[in-house]
Amino acid sequence: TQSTRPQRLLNAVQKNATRGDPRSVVKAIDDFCRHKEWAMNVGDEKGCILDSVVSEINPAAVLELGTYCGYSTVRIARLLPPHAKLITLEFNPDFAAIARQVIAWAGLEEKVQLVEGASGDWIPKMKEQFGITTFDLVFLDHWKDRYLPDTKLMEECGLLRKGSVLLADNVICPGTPDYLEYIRSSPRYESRYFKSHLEYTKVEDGLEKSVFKG
Ligand SMILES: Nc1ncnc2c1ncn2[C@@H]1O[C@H](/C=C/CNC(=O)c2cc([N+](=O)[O-])cc(O)c2O)[C@@H](O)[C@H]1O
Ligand SMILES: [Mg+2]
Repeated sequence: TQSTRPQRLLNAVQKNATRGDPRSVVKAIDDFCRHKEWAMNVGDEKGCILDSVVSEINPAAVLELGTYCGYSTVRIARLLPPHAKLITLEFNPDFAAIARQVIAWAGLEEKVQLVEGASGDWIPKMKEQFGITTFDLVFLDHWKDRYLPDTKLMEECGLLRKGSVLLADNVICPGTPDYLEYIRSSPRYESRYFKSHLEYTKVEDGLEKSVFKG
């Protein structure tokens, strides 16, 4: 049977990365996507901005919306302090299966909880199911028209505290206009745009970092 791109990405990880070495997993995926097949990972350039935000916050509880193949899951989890938890939501079972293997190859299963399901269904259940009070960091990288509704849902469910950080990928390309308009005009957020490029290309894109003010 014909393989899928996520399967070929996983094969590249298993062939070129060292088990238990997250940095080599990240590099293997970037090399594959830059030289073999483009894929919608946050990538190395925006990934460095992601790394700096994670390191600055040193979060104990992280939520990622949209796991895909687990590239940013590994990027984030490799930087987390001991006992910190990253919950990542992915509703496509095929992508979830690939991501689990990528996360395992990096040796980060202990820090990551991959939940198969839709953000709209699972955000309201975070407290009761995972004992989460609030998230220190949320990385938004799922369908672009879900950024705004899910942000409002997180506010309503009390999952954000004063100082919680939302970091959103693709605010320029493919773009998240309604989310940007909301977050930049809301008095409850302090926002900043980090200009960069769409993964593995010269097209402009960037990350929007927004601090919730409570
Ligand atoms: N509500 C939900 N709950 C759980 N999982 C969900 C979800 N909505 C989508 N997902 C999952 O999140 C990923 C979608 C990413 C969309 N990114 C993109 O469409 C994207 C596109 C480009 N691009 O076209 O250049 C570049 C990028 O960096 C991108 O992130 C997929 O794995 C999908 O299954
Ligand atoms: Mg993205």
